[in-house]
Amino acid sequence: MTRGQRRERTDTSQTPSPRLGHVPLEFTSRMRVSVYSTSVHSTSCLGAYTAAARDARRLRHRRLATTVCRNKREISSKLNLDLDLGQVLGTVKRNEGLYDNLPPGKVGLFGLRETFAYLNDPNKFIRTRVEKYGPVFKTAFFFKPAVVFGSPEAIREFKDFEGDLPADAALPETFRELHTEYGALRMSGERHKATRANFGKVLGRSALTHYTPILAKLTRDFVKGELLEKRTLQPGYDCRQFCLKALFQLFLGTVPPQDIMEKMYFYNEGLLALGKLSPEFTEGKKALEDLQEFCLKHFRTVRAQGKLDDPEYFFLKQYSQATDENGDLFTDERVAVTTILMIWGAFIEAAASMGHTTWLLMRNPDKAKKVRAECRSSFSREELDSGKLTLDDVYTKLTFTECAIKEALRVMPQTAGGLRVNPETRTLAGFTVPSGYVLTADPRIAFLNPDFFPDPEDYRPERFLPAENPAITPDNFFPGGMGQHKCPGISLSNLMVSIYLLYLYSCFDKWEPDMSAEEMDSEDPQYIQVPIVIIDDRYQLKLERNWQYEM
Ligand code: HEM
Repeated sequence: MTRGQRRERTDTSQTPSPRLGHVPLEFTSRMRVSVYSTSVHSTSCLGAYTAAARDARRLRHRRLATTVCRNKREISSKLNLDLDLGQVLGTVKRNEGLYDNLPPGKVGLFGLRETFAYLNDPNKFIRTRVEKYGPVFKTAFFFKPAVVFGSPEAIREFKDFEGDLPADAALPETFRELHTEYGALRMSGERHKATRANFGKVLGRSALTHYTPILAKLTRDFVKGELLEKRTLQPGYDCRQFCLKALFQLFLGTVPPQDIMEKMYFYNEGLLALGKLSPEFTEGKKALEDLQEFCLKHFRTVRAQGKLDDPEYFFLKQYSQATDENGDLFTDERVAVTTILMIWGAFIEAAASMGHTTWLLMRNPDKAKKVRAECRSSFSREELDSGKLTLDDVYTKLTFTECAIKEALRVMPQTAGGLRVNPETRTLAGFTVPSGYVLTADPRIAFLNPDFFPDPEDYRPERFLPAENPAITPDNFFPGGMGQHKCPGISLSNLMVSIYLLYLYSCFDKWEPDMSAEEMDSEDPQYIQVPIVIIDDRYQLKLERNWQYEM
């Protein structure tokens, strides 16, 4: 899976999104029809190869004919020649002449061009290819040939055999090493099953019931303390820092010193470093060792002091009793690493979701009005001040708010789907998928299907009210992936965002881009794109306090 978040990147770019508030509409109705009504492009393999060779010949002629011309257009046709040659050579190298009916799209020779285009702007990458090739296409993810899909037919078929597919080999090398042998994303079979059984104890309903008042107090202090004082919010930076602290508190029972917390950013950066020789990878590895040392020492101290039954150590208590596939207790080292992996898995995802929902509500004032009204009518001032909220109350009272969060996850997808390796040549949605290809059910494709999400580019939380759209199912709305490695933490993330909105609306009426801030040069945010789409740190909102509604 492509997860984590770089600490800082200067090459942020505008995410060309579907219509989000006033951002221009990019999906046309033509595309909606063509993309989802035809799933099989029946080009035979030989035909595909011949067509590629013909294209190359045609381009070579064009190149010869234009050697005297020096304008931009001709230079770009030369670049196209290289691109198509790469595709032809790649087809030969991978022996794809043997296969019939490969999905449309390009892999190239080593997958460089596709990989870098993806890293530059994943959501745009997916949208443009869906528009061009349909909801099943081939490309390269992290230099590996991949088939990416999101049509209902492909999803249905994929679910039948996904359980047998290995995930480990599909992950980038740096990720595999830093995710460690204890990382669930690398596991399969019995070992993975045992690991997931433990997730249920720390991310299931009874765990969320336990976490709710803790989260409420942490969020109250963040909003009523920090945000109320400065009256501004950097949805990227502030939410990320808050989530990091909150998740350390929730899972480790303490917030480490700032320099240890910061290691999480280095670790994160190392996971998706471009190679093991890169400085990011070395730093990431060192950061993991430091984090591990801190968590291990803390866990052993809490246990030695007999405090594991204290409420703040709920997570550690569960893991102190966790067993592996052989029934053996987790080692202390594994408990420490698991804690780090869980905090890492959660904090940027939850922060991205907070930021996107905050921004989308600002851009859609009619939806914001409904969320605000719901938040303000659901809990008394005493309940908010004391932080004594219950999970049941949050679930039953903040239903529209939850829809607003889910719709933000759909309109502004923050992650790709999980990556699996296809071990044998097979057919998927009528296409041939050669062995060795990465297979990925991509939520971003399914989220754009107008059969399930009419006017998919619109931010419309109502569509998640069950009575409004019974057609939404886990087969078309799967922000946390699907199958064996499906995210076990989406409910925790949604809970964190609900509580955050509850407190935000209890203090503030609305917000707007803070154009007085030094680094703001546009009313719209830029985004860090990979591996999780999140609003860039520099973007800042001015919060407008509501004086009538005193919390
Ligand atoms: C909106 C927020 C989140 C999104 C969009 C998200 C997305 C994902 C995705 C796409 C996967 C990979 C699924 C696959 O390989 O098929 C995943 C796995 C995972 N996520 Fe999340 N996630 C979110 C929040 C969280 C939170 C809060 C946690 C809490 C600890 C968490 C923990 C995990 C874990 C442990 C896995 C690995 C599961 C396995 O390998 O069996 N995630 N997530």
